Amino acid sequence: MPILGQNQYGKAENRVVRVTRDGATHHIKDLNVSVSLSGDMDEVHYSGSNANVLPTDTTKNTVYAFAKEHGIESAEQFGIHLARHFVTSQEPIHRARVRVEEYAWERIENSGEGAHSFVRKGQETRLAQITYDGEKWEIVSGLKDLVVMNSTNSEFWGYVKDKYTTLPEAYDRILATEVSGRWRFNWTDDEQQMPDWETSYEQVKKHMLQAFAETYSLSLQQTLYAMGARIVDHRDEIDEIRFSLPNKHHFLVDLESFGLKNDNEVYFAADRPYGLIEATVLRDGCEARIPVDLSNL
Ligand SMILES: O=c1[nH]c(=O)c2[nH]c(=O)[nH]c2[nH]1
Repeated sequence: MPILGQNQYGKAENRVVRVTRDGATHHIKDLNVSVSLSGDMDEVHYSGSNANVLPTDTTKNTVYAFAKEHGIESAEQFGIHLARHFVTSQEPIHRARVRVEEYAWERIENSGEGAHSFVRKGQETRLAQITYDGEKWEIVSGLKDLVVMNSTNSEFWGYVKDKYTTLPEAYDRILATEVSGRWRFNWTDDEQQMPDWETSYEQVKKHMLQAFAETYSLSLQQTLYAMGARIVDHRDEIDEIRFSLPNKHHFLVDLESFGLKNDNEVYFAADRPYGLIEATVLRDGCEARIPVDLSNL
């Protein structure tokens, strides 16, 4: 009979976001946690007996429950808690390996109340498209991969409900997106009047982030418009801006079955499917020229 070699099992890539509310100042920990267990698992492989198998679904639940019960002080501390728990509470489990990826976030300086707005660390990708027909220039700049989050000041309710609608209304949700934006300059030919491209980019990004942070949001659509309007209002050199904003859904994890109350603290960060909100914001009287599908630009 062939012999079973090394084996392990568990739930991989549990995306957990923990919000700690210190009054109006929020702190976030954003982890991707993979649990792998091994021990007396010959029988499940040879005969299919699950008598020694703690379900991978349970390992997932444990990750979310521990995020609530113990908080997430650090990736290491969180992993230590989990690994110890599996090995000491389950006789057949002799070894636990917990791998953690942590996504780092920085605060967005917010002139409004509270501190609940974050931008994910790491540079966005800056973009530029230059077109010249021998007479006139068209300059479209942009960015992608700029990930932002508000841990409060976002609601979504009052929407159309048909027989397929199950979404519960939300009065305090996380709003997160990965900004992809393109903006068109009104400069066309006068070399003496050329915008300072570097300053313009920094200012557009600043206004974009501040509008995201300061808008009390009733929908991502409303936040998108606020971001675009703020840029058009503050930057005379720009006539048009188009955004493509995936709604990076964060679902509150139901911890009731474990006797734990989830007071908007522990979220499952889903990667797909996602809402996709896209729109152009124009200076009054200007024409839309940025293509609808930004992937071509
Ligand atoms: O901000 C949102 N806009 C929507 O159009 C929408 N639809 C949905 O299911 N959730 C959300 N959130």
